[in-house]
Amino acid sequence: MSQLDTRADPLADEIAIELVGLGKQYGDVTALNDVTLTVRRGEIFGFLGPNGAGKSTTIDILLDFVRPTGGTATVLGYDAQDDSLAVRQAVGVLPDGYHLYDRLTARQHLEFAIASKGSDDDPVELLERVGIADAADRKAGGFSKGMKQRLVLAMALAGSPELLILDEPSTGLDPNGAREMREIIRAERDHGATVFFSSHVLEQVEAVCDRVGILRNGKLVAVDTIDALRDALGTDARLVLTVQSVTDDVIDAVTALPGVADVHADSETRLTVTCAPETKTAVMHAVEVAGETIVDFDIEETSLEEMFAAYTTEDDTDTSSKDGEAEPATPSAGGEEVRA
Ligand SMILES: Nc1ncnc2c1ncn2[C@@H]1O[C@H](COP(=O)(O)OP(=O)(O)OP(=O)(O)O)[C@@H](O)[C@H]1O
Repeated sequence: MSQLDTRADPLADEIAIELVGLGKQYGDVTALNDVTLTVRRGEIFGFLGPNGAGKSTTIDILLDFVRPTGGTATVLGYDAQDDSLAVRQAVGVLPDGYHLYDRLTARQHLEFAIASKGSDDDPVELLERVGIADAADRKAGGFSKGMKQRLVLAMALAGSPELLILDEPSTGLDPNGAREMREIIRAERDHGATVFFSSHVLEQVEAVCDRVGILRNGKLVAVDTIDALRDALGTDARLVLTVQSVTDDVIDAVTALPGVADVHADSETRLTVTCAPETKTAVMHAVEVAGETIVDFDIEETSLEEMFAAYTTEDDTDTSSKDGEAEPATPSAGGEEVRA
């Protein structure tokens, strides 16, 4: 830390974003309710939640566009309210409702963004990173929605920010654009940046995020990897096995295993087993011990949609905060739910 460094937190080099007991009331509307969350440096963190859950409000507080009514938000070690200028200097932002100047070219937008970050980036190199270098000298007014989105992302990358905050970055992008967005996000993380982004596009989140936080009615209801959240739901997986021959011995051996809910012989060579996710390996082992060779297998997990619904629509009675810490609770779905 330099002498001018106003960061108070000694863990500022490890933590990118820290929310402690964050709350926001709009009159009678509780937009955020006692949210406690830590995003580590170097991770890609997905912020999920249905409409009105509080995602934009959180991002607006991080950037000091909105003041919280409770708790604190720290960004790269800076208090989001007291040190908002330092935060904006260090962070690259793709906001929800961005504004571009129709009469300015992409290059001019980049020159402005680069100057405001005090950096010496090459505008065209940044436009290349988002795939619109060909349009460097075209006016933004004529851009498609996807091109505008890429231009704003290029502006967010100016000055190689330590943290990228992206509000719904896939909006307006076609499937190719969404894939390129994922590649850009990964590349920025590989260069050492932390990426915090909100999204409704669950596939996008699963494909790219190290961890996710799920908001529901202003409360943080789960924080973990997608795999861990899915496993924690405890919903059965379906294991489809192709073997040389489905014998009675195989069916009996698999049926006898704890955690197996159903065994069905689809044909002489195909067996479908419905079982707890952690039982899959035991099923395959039992088939082999019963003398069969597994030729092929396929696992059908809980879909992302099912998982999202389980975390965002279930009974809300057991999520009240006792101490403001994000600590494991026991959701009815069985996940690593946090009281926030
Ligand atoms: N300026 C405001 N005045 C009053 N209520 C507001 C204001 N901004 C947000 N809210 C309310 O706060 C809650 C959270 O809104 P927020 O925009 O943060 O949700 P979100 O998760 O970003 O939703 P979406 O996915 O639809 O963008 C909602 O109930 C919303 O109506």
